[in-house]
Amino acid sequence: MAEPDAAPGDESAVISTRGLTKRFRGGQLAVDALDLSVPRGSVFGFLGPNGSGKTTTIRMLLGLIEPTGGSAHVLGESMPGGVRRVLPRVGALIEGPALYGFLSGRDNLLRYDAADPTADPATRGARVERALGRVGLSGAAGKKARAYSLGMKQRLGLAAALLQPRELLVLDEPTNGLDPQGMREIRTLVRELAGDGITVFLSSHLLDEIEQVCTHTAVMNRGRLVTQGTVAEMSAGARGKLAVTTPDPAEAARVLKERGVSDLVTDGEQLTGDPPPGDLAELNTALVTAGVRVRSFGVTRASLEDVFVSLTGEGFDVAG
Ligand SMILES: Nc1ncnc2c1ncn2[C@@H]1O[C@H](COP(=O)(O)OP(=O)(O)OP(=O)(O)O)[C@@H](O)[C@H]1O
Repeated sequence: MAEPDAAPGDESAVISTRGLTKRFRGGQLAVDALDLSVPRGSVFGFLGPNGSGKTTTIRMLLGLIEPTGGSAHVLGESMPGGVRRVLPRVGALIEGPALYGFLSGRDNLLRYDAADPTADPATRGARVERALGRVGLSGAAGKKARAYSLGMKQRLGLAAALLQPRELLVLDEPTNGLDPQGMREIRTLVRELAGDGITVFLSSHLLDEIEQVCTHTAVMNRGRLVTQGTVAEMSAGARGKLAVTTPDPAEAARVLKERGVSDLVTDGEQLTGDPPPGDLAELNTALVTAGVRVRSFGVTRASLEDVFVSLTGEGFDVAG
């Protein structure tokens, strides 16, 4: 298999956690015994509805808050103990970049670079130009940051995270608040960075985002891990929706219900539902035998949403 893979505890894991837990003062259990394994070279989508514990996990991984239980390793170092050694190897973008609006994009990066005691001032200009080029902002580098679109601001934040060579990028909801064009730009950039060999760990509450850019995913719900693995395996493991097109939808619905198709929805000539276990050819035969004229009959590929719903019995409520 060409996809990178790592079992829990595997040394090829860039991030690995065991029983990682955070209970906030006041009793809120935000992250509950999380076992996570992020393979080197993956684009790892940390997926979950709002409030499911993603940001809290990321803050623990970066050593910003202490876990109340379990352990976390990032790039082979225990966190938060190894934070000083780990953070220089990690680029992070959490809750939008802190930018000076009155400075140009370039000057913002020069400031970031100057704040890094390990950055050689003699090569600062070259580093900043390279980072601007990497995120496609060379042309707009002289504009004041306050004139940037949200997508450009996010790209500038990424450029700041990429001033130094990084092994791991941690992005918390990198497309939050962006318009579709801005989202596309960030997704393309993430793919390019992964193509350069950087492991990318990104959180999102958007199922289709994970499906579009990630090789691997872990799905969270109410602080707990629901499932993790490659996106391809996960979609293959769940059964998709049955979709039938017919000019006889009422009769078709009756037959399909009788044969165990659940959650049936009729929309004009299109019926969709959850197929029962067993051979779908039998269903098709039953329709035809009942005189239903079938224009198309098939099973759509399962989405991560189907996986989530089948594992939790809950809808994927993005409003949380
Ligand atoms: N400092 C805190 N004190 C108490 N509870 C908190 C704190 N931070 C987060 N929580 C709670 O922990 C739970 C998980 O929050 P978290 O921000 O990690 O979720 P999330 O998946 O990142 O969601 P979102 O996408 O909305 O940020 C939520 O119920 C939240 O209210």
